[in-house]
Amino acid sequence: MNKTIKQASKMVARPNEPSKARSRGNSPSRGTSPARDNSISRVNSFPKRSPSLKRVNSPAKNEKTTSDGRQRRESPSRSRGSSPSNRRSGSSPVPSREQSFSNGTLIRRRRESETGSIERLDEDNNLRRIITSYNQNEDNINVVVRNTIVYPTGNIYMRDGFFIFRVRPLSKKENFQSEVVQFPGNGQILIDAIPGGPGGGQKPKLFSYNVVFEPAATQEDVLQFSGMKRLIEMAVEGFRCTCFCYGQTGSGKTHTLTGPPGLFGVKSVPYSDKHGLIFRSFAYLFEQIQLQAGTHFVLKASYLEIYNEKVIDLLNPGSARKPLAVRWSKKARGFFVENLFTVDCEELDDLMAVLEEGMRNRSVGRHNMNDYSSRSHTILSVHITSEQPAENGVFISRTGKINFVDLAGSEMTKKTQSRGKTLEEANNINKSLMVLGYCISSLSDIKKKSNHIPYRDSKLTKLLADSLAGNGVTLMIACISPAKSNISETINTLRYAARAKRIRTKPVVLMDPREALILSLKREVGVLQNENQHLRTALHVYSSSNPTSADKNPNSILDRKILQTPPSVDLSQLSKLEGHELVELVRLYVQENGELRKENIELFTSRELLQRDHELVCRENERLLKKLEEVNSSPLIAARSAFSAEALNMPDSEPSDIWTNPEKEPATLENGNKEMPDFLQKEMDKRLGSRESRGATPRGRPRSWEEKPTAVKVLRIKSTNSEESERTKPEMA
Ligand SMILES: Nc1ncnc2c1ncn2[C@@H]1O[C@H](COP(=O)(O)OP(=O)(O)OP(=O)(O)O)[C@@H](O)[C@H]1O
Repeated sequence: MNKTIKQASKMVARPNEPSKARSRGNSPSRGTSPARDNSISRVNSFPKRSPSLKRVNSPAKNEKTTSDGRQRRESPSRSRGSSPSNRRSGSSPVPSREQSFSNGTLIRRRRESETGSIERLDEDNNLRRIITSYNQNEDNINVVVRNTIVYPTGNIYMRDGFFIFRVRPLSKKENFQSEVVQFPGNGQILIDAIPGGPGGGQKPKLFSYNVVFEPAATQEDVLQFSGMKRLIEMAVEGFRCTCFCYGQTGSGKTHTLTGPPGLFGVKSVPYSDKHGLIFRSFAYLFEQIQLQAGTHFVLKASYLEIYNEKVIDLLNPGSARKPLAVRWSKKARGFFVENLFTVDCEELDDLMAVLEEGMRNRSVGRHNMNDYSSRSHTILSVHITSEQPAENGVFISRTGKINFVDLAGSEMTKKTQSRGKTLEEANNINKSLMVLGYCISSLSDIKKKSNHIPYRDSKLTKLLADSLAGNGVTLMIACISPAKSNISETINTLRYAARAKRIRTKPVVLMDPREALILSLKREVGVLQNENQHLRTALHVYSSSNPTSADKNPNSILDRKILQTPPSVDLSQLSKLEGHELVELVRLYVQENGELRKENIELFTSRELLQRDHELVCRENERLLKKLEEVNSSPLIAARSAFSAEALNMPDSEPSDIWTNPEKEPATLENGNKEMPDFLQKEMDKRLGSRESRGATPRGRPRSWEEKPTAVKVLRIKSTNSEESERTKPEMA
């Protein structure tokens, strides 16, 4: 074992202790019916988050963390070994533009093809390439990050799919055979030409994928560079994620997901560097959860197998292994397994216990190609519910999910030499894989996509429907054998994956519709409360400037407002209210808000009209004062001469400044002045009267606060003085 691997194993070393989950009688619980096994109690409450997680991955000595936080292993030496495997991998120090292969095929290579590859020294100190990725110019090869586009709406669309290949080493049985799989680099796999045969043999075939794990890749490499870590992060964020392994029997699916046989036997191995992706993902999941200190998480896990088209609960199979029904949920718009146990997992060990329990109970058989062949498809699901505090004491709750699907391998029964029970199992496995193939090819064909997708034809496709084409994110790991004897199955797997690559999904974060509604209503209540508060303040400011008017008028706006105010509710208590109570509260606030707005508009209009009115009155006053001045001064003096003999048609009389009356001498007043003649007095009275009626009315201005707008006042002005109203007309318009 090389240095890096030893260090990696230390990184996540697990103390040799019995599983806490089982020793504490941890809680498998039934989804919809009472538990079958009475010895296992159900826990439905939200448990506290695990206070500590001891096993945290840290970079090993010869790992370097890149600027974006991801790790890349660096080989201690850049010198290349000369082992046959190295030559086969085509990892020459200076990448050539063209490369020649054993069969003479020339493959064009990009200049940057080596940038996405990772190499490491093997046990014999030879540098071996372990991973290549498609057209990667960066140091890391985390495909998920590269291949997803995040839109502002929060939806994530997969651009190129998310597919990786893992090629296992030749097994002991295959050691005598030659390898037919080559790695030109740049995320490519080349299948050698096979001469002979009736059709002229097999031509070389080149396939291109996101990431190719070569035989020297370790279990930890698969976690680090497959995009699995990103998938877990997305599950924590609330996406439904699935990782599934596909490939022929014996190609290394179970090895990739859980590890080699014997890890989960009667006596489980506490930690080994052979542990697979699930084990490592669980550790990473808890690491992620621990990073989000403010968020409350609840994890629940279930584990099932589909054996001969029957769904068996691997966490509580019972002695009879009674199958469970798969039903359609109208509410969730998806298939689910009725009465499946879900176990609350407070700690990492609880999740590990679920994995161990399921691995012990699953169906394993022996055939010619694999001594520990999975005879069923298994699905291990972890539901991640999170409650994240948001503003105003509101919580955002999300439910993400991660499925690990270990498909049983396709079998050529001639080669596996299956008989009896194993043959029946093989037929069922092949049948369900065929339906999966139909679904994948229908989904990948854009023209066919609108047509019927045969999900209902097998339990497997029913349960994977959402992962294949729904709102989830899927990582597909296609496992292949490099042996010449498996060439046709290998090509099938590669083609299968090429089809699946064309499927597009539209992942979305899932929120409980009720929660989503409550959250939006809570937000609305908050906004309305703020707005109402603001309006009330505005009204108060306005009304306080006219306290008397508001006091006097029982129907004043202020009074009406107070009568219709909805009950004030503490925002922190909102979460305790029922959905319909919240709806009612929002309705009251909306109603009050509407009224307040209306009243506010009325008040502003009224104020505006009052201001105009006031302006008119001022102008009128000014004008009248001016006129009064005129009347009091010059016009009366001028009138004296006007009332002279000439003016009064008395041609015989001398022009004089003395008041004269042809018939009657004007009476002398007490102060010595002469009395004004009657007709002059009338004229004076007339003029003074019109002045009074125009502006100096003792009635004063009506209070606009108590009255309706100035339209009325304009009319009043018009009716009292038509001459003036003519002048004010344009202003009122
Ligand atoms: N990458 C690998 N490195 C070392 N050994 C491997 C690798 N992949 C698979 N193996 C070994 O090959 C054998 C078959 O692998 P495994 O059981 O995982 O295949 P499978 O695809 O799950 O088969 P089946 O479909 O029959 O269950 C096992 O002994 C396993 O340990």
